[in-house]
Amino acid sequence: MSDSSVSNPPLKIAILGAGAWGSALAKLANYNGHTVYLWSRRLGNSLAESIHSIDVLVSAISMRGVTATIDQLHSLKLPDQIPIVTATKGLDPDSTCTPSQLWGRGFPDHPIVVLSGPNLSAEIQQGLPAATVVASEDLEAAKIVQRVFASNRFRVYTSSDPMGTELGGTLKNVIAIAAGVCDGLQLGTNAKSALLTRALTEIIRIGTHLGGKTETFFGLSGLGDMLTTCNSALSRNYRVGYGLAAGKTLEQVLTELGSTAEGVNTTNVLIEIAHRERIPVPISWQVYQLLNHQITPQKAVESLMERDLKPEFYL
Ligand SMILES: NC(=O)C1=CN([C@@H]2O[C@H](COP(=O)(O)OP(=O)(O)OC[C@H]3O[C@@H](n4cnc5c(N)ncnc54)[C@H](O)[C@@H]3O)[C@@H](O)[C@H]2O)C=CC1
Ligand SMILES: O=C(CO)COP(=O)(O)O
Repeated sequence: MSDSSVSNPPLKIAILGAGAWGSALAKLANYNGHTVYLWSRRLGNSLAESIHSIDVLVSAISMRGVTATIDQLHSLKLPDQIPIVTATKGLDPDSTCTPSQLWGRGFPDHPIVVLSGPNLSAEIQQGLPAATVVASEDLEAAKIVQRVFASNRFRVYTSSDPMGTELGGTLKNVIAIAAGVCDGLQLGTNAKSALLTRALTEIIRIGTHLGGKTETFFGLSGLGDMLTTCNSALSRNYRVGYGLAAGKTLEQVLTELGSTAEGVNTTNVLIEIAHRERIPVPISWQVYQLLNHQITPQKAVESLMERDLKPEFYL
């Protein structure tokens, strides 16, 4: 049996961002026999050369670098109509847009594909089995990206709901911080299940308001990614919450982490959106206050437990 279970003509893929996720995605594409050009500011290689005559562009840049990278690409010649894949899980603080919205505005003639799922990069680097979702309004583009990454170690599903797929992966980072607090305070399994179940309701409330489909949030990129990120010490966002519960300051935790924890910025942008759109997000609100030094972890738990009583579901 060949290394890869999927045989496809080799393509030229540029992956922007050589951090934890970009490097893992490069390994998956290499495994399938594609030629990968990994570009990063830190590597100092040429962006123009990296995108020359490529078939697919993948962005695995952290949120704070997305706009600058789009601007930089504008001055270069991207091959016509190739799919642009965004794997970033964040929200832009200036516009409150998702990365796929920024890429769509920047490159309106290219199909935009969101790649998101329960994908801790350290496990993928080890070759452990995992699954993900590639979502686009352009199904043919999603299928091209599916074939780029799918193998006997990485199962890739297509979806026609890019917004729901992207928001599931983005909003669960806020909840992963809360989950880290829950475990750090040793609140028990009942509390953790209650937190994650109510958090899913919260994600669906805001996610559907912003255009995602309800069923997507029950899938791999929603519930699936929430379960992974909220239950693993490999998750940087989980570790932020865990560190705060141990009495560390946010600054201390982020310094120790030395890597991207998108949930911190996402919480601030999410609360801005929730206030603007008048959408209740009680768990994310406690995370916001905690990150902004307005509340202790213990007080955040008390506030959630003492909220007004209500039915679980509104019919
Ligand atoms: N690590 C993981 O397990 C996964 C990460 N992600 C998402 O992928 C994105 C990247 O995460 P990681 O690779 O883990 O982070 P990382 O911190 O390891 O790497 C970040 C990358 O972004 C680049 N970057 C940062 N600012 C930039 C700027 N101003 N201009 C150009 N490039 C810039 C860095 O050079 C680096 O290549 C995040 O949005 C994260 O949520 C998604 C799935 C899994
Ligand atoms: O998105 C991820 C797993 O799917 C990675 O989570 P962290 O960014 O919290 O490490």
